[in-house]
Amino acid sequence: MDARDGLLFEGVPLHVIAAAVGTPCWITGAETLRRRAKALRAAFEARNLPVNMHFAMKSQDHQATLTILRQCGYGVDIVSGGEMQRALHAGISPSGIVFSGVGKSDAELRAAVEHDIAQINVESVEELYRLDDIARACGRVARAALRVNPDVDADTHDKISTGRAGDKFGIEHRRAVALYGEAASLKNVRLVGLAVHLGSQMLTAGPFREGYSRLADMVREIRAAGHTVEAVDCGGGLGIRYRDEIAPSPDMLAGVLAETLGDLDVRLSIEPGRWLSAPTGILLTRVIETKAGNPDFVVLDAAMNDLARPSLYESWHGIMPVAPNGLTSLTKLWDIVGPVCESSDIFARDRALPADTKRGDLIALLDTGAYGSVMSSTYNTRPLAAQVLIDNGKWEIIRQRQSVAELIAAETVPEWLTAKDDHG
Ligand SMILES: Cc1ncc(COP(=O)(O)O)c(C=O)c1O
Ligand SMILES: N[C@@H](CCCC[NH3+])C(=O)O
Repeated sequence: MDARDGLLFEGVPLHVIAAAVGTPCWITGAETLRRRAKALRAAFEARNLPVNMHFAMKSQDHQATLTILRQCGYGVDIVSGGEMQRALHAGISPSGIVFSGVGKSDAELRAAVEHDIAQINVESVEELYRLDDIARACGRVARAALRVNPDVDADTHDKISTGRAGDKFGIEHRRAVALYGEAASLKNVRLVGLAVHLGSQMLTAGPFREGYSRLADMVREIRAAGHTVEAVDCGGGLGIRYRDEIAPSPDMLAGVLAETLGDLDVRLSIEPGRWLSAPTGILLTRVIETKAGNPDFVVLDAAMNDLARPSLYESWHGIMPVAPNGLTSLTKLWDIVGPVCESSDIFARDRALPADTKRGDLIALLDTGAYGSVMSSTYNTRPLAAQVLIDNGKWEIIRQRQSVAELIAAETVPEWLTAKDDHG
């Protein structure tokens, strides 16, 4: 890094982007994404374990992101009809789309059936029969998997655990084996296998091993009852290092899959989101004000409406000064907050930044590529921030900052209400 350039991301000085685009803005690094997509695939190839990759696009759903991953040979895991439209628009083949989600509407199921996507992960008995009805009405046979709730604690934040009994996701594992047999009589659903997703930001092998072993036992039981199981979808969940966590490597995941499901002669797939996308992203923001007191505050122009994770899950993100002279030292503890009118609009407490941090300084919030821009809202009439893609030293705006005029234009006031203006 050249000291005069300050903090670089994929070779581009962040202060250049800030000056041209304004802040706050999201920045995605294309090369980081490609590198991670290749590394994840390589971990399975190294074990001779063929695994289909379906990117959990809820973590980062921009058309550019999907285009890059399509070019890397990835399909997607979707959780809504909207995500299906986005994926198809990005040129992802229906044969690379898997549909998860605990509450798919009739219209969403119909669209999935009509597009003949690879697999619909059914999450309840009721949904299985509804899918059969919908597929019959379409004159199709839908390929589906039963998403199992294995009752495994993913050992992660309570709000991002999905595979414990009592979590809303999936079909109770004891019920799922019998249901698989019942489903054989359905004319318009063909069950191809099982699916599971245990939770997100998982950091150890234990819960993966426990969950996948349970699935392997179920595959054996279902086969022993005379049914065919072709595929097992292992979900996502691989965690990353945000702070000082000892993050698992893709090789750990590949090893656990090989050990638990590798000899079952099933088509394996995974649905990674965060591991691929989190480190590809930065939220670039500027200091609006510093406020002396106890504690001392740094007030940024980004807020919880942009990056919701810290206020929702008390999550930790690296926070780096982008000093154009490159000579900064982190010598003072600050509480780093946004301008939104909520006490929970806090990015970090007691975080070290330079003592001379001042209005106008640029700050980067790191590892915000997953569940960052996609979870933004317009709370406090704060329009959605711009997005920038960096690729091999080039950069371009890939989403313009939304305007307040656009927000207002989407709203209408009933005539019977405006009529009251005339009558006092
Ligand atoms: C069904 C399903 N698949 C995949 C994922 C992706 O998870 P992660 O981003 O932790 O890899 C999620 C999110 O937790 C999910 O609900
Ligand atoms: N939104 C969560 C992850 C949810 C995963 C979806 N099931 C996060 O930011 O960590």
